[in-house]
Amino acid sequence: MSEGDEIISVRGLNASFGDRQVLHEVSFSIRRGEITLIIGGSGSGKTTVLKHLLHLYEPPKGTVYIFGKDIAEISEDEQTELYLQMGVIYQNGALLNSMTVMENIALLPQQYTDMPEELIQEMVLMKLGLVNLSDAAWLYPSELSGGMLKRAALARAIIMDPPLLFCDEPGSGLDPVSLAALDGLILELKEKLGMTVVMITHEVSSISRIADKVVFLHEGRVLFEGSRDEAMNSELPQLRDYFAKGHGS
Ligand SMILES: Nc1ncnc2c1ncn2[C@@H]1O[C@H](COP(=O)(O)OP(=O)(O)OP(=O)(O)O)[C@@H](O)[C@H]1O
Repeated sequence: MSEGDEIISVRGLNASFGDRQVLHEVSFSIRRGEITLIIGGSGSGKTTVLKHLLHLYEPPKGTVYIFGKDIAEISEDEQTELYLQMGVIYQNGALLNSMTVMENIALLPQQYTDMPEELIQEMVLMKLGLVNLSDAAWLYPSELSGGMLKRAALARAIIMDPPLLFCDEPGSGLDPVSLAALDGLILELKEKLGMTVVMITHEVSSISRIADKVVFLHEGRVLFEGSRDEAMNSELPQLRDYFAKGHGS
């Protein structure tokens, strides 16, 4: 693959909270059309890395390039444009309880576009079809199961057809069957829509199911970056230990 296929590049990223440095010279890259899983034990820095990719933090040192641009250097307009190209599912990214699933998912296009309401509704129904939730459009979040809520959150994240999807532990709290179904949907998004996916996960079972690439963080450092097979066959003691513990699989 050529360098042009690199959609995100993180170079020498440090991060601290107060006196405590939690990321140390983190570097890795994400290629277009691939599913990259960021794995690592609790507190290894996965969510902090994701927040830097979303430019929610300013790095004291290091650079995040997305679509070839340093995200710390882009204008406010470019930033808004970039946000519209990134779908995000947060770990506890629940839907708003006072709104139906349809209303929740319609929020983003209502806020950021001047599309007519009928078109937005059509878009929402299409996305709900994609995540097998067509019948849930007029239900309230409290009427959905855990797996359905995650799929609704996925539909909301992809409503604007973003080329890039970030997911922070989308499978947390799901039973193995619902987790496999969610992984299957994410794989479909890659295969049918060509989406690039960056996912933080604790689920070792997801690695064999969907990962093209794995980035392993340990105590704020990238100890491994490579393909799924390279990860599975790695002799790196910390990675073997991580797999042996089975983290949630
Ligand atoms: N807002 C914050 N203030 C202070 N320390 C923080 C903050 N956010 C994270 N940390 C610390 O930074 C380190 C990395 O946290 P982070 O949440 O990125 O890890 P993680 O790998 O995502 O963990 P988990 O899998 O448990 O979600 C941890 O030691 C955490 O305690």
